[in-house]
Amino acid sequence: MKILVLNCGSSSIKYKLLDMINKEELSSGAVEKIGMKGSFLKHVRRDGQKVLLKGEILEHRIGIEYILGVLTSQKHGCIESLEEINAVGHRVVHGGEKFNSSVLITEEVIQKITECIEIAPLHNPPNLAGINAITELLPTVPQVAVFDTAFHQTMPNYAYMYGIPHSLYTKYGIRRYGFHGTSHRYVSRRAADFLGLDYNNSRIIVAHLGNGASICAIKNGKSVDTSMGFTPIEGLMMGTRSGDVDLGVVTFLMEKEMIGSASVSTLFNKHSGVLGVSGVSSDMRDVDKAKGEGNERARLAWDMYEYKVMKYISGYIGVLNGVDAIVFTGGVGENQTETREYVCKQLAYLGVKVDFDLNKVSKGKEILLSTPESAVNICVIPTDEEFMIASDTLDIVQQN
Ligand SMILES: Nc1ncnc2c1ncn2[C@@H]1O[C@H](COP(=O)(O)OP(=O)(O)O)[C@@H](O)[C@H]1O
Ligand SMILES: CC(=O)OP(=O)(O)O
Ligand SMILES: [Mg+2]
Repeated sequence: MKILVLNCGSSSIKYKLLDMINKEELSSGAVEKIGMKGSFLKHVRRDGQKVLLKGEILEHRIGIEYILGVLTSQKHGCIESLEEINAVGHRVVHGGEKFNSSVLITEEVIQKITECIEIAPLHNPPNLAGINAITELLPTVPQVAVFDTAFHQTMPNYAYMYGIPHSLYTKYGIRRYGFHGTSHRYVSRRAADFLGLDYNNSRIIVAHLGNGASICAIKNGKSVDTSMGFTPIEGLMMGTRSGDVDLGVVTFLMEKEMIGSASVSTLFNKHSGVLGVSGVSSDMRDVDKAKGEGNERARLAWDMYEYKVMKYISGYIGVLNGVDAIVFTGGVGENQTETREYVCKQLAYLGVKVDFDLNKVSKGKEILLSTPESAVNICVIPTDEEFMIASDTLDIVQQN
């Protein structure tokens, strides 16, 4: 059973082809700069060799044609024909209140995802473009949608509602939805297995710290709160997103700078966060280097970043009435050892005890960092959203 996983963003398509019988990744890659100058496909072959193919990739359908082409190419491919692809799983960012689990894609599902465009204008259109392209190019292959929001549909209303007139919820669906659900679900379940906890009777906090970042409180296997909200801007400070900001700042800026909603959205989504504060980069590795060279704004961005992570984790310990495990994941969570050290030191009052020497050398792999005396398990579980999407796709295709 070979499953192609697609994650279509506004100007990129990430893909992975997985053999779900042998649980093997056959190849992966990404099309980048779709519709821009200098678009290309970066492909990782089954033998690990990387290939770069330049081309004029004007839209998602052409990007997907490139992907299907390279997967079946004699030189770089890993399958002989497209008939070997048994199903396609798509990451769909926003399912609103319409979806609380992954689903087989039908006309009705496409219609509902289309209706969610109103609340996710940046994310759902490229996701739909991917679905439509596969419908055209592989018309007989079943497709499954896996939503970022679905896992968080178990949040109680007092956690997901905003303190604004209730009519705005009924009229427009304005509420907190949360994102990265596929990652939070995968990582929390994996952590429970890894630590020998009963998932259905556990309190787990997952810190998904990547380019986008969010924290999730999971009680008995269900998300009860998460830091992202109506859109993926709320919560932590991220690579280029601001995270929580006083709304007064937005209205002040709109007046002072005479800017409209599109500019505000770009400002807070693309020019803020670690990039905006440091003026160096959105990538923590660059910020780390600049901080080491004495760059004060890089230092500030770093301090703000980890302070906010600690604040959310601390809040969620209250939400869960205690915590059995705190799990770090995502590019930063898996590799940035200083942030983990800072958070754990701040939580020492709870009885958190960590092997800091082990923490310093642990990067990108599953590991228990807390010592046996620790009151809370602290661990790193690398996320694998693509595997989770493929696994849901397999389950759903086998049921139908
Ligand atoms: N060795 C490292 N040390 C610190 N940060 C790292 C390291 N490796 C990756 N990162 C951070 O991880 C971020 C990307 O995380 P990732 O989870 O891959 O992002 P995405 O949300 O795009 O999937 C980078 O921007 C970088 O800041
Ligand atoms: C929804 C979201 O924030 O996704 P990403 O982390 O991929 O930007
Ligand atoms: Mg990632």
